Amino acid sequence: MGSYPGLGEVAGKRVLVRSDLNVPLDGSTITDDGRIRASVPTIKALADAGARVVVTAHLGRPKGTPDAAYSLAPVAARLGELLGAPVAFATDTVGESARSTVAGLADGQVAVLENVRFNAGETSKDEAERGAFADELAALADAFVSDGFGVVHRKQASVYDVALRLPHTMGALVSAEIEVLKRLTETPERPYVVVLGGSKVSDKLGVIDNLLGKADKLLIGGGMVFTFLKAQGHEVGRSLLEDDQVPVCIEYLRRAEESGVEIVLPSDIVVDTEFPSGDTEPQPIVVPASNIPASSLGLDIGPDAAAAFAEALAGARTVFWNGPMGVFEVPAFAGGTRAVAEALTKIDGLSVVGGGDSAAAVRTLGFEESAFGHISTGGGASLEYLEGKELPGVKVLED
Ligand SMILES: Nc1ncnc2c1ncn2[C@@H]1O[C@H](COP(=O)(O)OP(=O)(O)O)[C@@H](O)[C@H]1O
Ligand SMILES: O=C(OP(=O)(O)O)[C@H](O)COP(=O)(O)O
Repeated sequence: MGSYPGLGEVAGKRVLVRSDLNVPLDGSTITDDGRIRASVPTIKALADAGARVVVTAHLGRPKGTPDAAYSLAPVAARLGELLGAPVAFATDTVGESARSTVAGLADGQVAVLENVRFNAGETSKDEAERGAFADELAALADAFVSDGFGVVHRKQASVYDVALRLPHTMGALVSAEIEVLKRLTETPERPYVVVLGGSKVSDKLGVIDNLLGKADKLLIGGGMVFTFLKAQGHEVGRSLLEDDQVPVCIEYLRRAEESGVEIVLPSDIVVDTEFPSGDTEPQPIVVPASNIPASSLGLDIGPDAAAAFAEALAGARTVFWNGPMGVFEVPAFAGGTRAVAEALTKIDGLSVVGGGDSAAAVRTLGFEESAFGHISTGGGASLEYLEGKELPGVKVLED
């Protein structure tokens, strides 16, 4: 017999755990298992308490229908290795395989359901469609533990709606993440510098609105850069660009100047004529940010920019960083990300790295996790928390 905080007795009960197992893959090889490792303590605590643990999670952004490239099968296998116990895998999320897999669990055993985003109901904006899918998920369990910090900003069936249908509690990972992020919102020591990059540009541009009132400096790298460069009147070739966000960036630049917040944009960019695919050797060229050739795309901040970012970070007492500075997965475009990571390791104060790829980047580039104050499993979720936004997946647990 055993209990889990917030749920009471769980022995013999089926407990659905929403984890964030969205890890980077190269084919079916997991290139960084940080998010799986971060999910283990909650899953293990439940299994040790005798629960029949049913893990639900997403991988990537499939389009609401099964897609073998986004199968969680390799992730389930890795979870089994980390737990040191077999993990059953259901080849669907709420269908026959899921039902029989869950029915076959003994007390203390763990199953992983196939990618929850193979079901259109998971991410639907239609409450009824999402609710109908959440009903099916909830039918697989007696209780729910929300432990996927990286998705608590998503109002999705397995994050939000399922909590309305089952006795629920917050998992250890979500609690721990919020504890650290609280320190950044309550009394950040100054100077407070935020570094933004990555490729989820439209998701994350909105965060800047709020950060302009909170941070002292904002360093912009990664795919974010090009919408800002365009806002400054520069051409960006074939780089990642959110054309409709250009007016928003113009407004951010104006407000930053008005309020004395420094927005630091890269002065140079590493470009290539093709997005790296593995088929051809990269041909990186450094160009001024104001002179990106029409045929090229920007894939990293340049060496001058990397040095300027490191200088802007020196002396900061609080730093939050989300989003790689470039396509760090390819060594030719990893220089900017490496320079920012290096600068963070020298911070005398609190440094937080947030986001699946950002966390993977610091580890795959060989940095020790202990060199950073905190490595968060959620990028978008951390940013929305820092913005002061209500996180649907947290709010629903409190109501
Ligand atoms: N200039 C760029 N153009 C295209 N993709 C980029 C660029 N810079 C970084 N990226 C990509 O951004 C991805 C990570 O973005 P994102 O998911 O927003 O970060 P996180 O997971 O840390 O929140 C990486 O796969 C990286 O290759
Ligand atoms: O990778 C994630 O977020 P992150 O890139 O903001 O860290 C989470 O797994 C959420 O994925 P989503 O942004 O496709 O909802």
